[in-house]
Amino acid sequence: MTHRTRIKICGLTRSEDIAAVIAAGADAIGFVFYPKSPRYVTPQQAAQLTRGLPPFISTVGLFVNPSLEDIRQVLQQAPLSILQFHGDETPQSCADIAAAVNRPFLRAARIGPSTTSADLLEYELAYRTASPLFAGLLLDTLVEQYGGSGKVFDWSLIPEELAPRVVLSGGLSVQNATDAVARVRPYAVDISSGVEQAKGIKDAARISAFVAAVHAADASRI
Ligand SMILES: O=C(O)c1ccccc1NCC(=O)[C@H](O)[C@H](O)COP(=O)(O)O
Repeated sequence: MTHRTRIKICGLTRSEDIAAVIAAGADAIGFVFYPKSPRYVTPQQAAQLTRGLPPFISTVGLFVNPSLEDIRQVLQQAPLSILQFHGDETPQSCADIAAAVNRPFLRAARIGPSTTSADLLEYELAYRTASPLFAGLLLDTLVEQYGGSGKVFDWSLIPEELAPRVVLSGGLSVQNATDAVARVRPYAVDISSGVEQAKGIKDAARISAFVAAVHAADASRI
């Protein structure tokens, strides 16, 4: 049986884009709760955007160094299924927040020029050990400012044993999706700027082409 690579589209701000994500057959939608981001949505907007979602679509809330109170405020209004920590959160702070709100969490590992494969294994172990709610690493490219950067990192750094449980992100696009899935074989992929017309404004045709490219890579996998 072939593996079905799960697909998350991040940085959604408009209901028509969410409709396009669902129509294309992606699995998860991401909301950015980082006020400095051009893709920021308020808890009220997220509540509106998640109303009437079909079952089995995961809703991921992306945070950068949040307090527990920040997360509680969002969860009071928007039904997030998973948290994504994208800042400098320690294993203990992720574990404490996730336990307090009883949600699984993804931890972004931001990969820069000096990151090694051993660093990634160590990083994953630290978060996995800290919490039973740790759901996996989301591998992203380190850039100076936080944000969907559209930049790719060196995929050969991903340890083989980690690949089947990571979410691969950072500079994915319609053009490189098939190659990324074929080479890395991740659990899931995550994209933001590669399916955008402008920051926070998605493009339905690119979303659909990206999902098709990932599914095509799955179908040709032996
Ligand atoms: O999207 C943002 O504005 C953002 C702000 C703060 C931290 C992270 C942010 N985005 C991360 C993502 O959207 C994705 O998880 C990932 O980096 C993919 O981005 P891209 O390279 O644009 O596909």
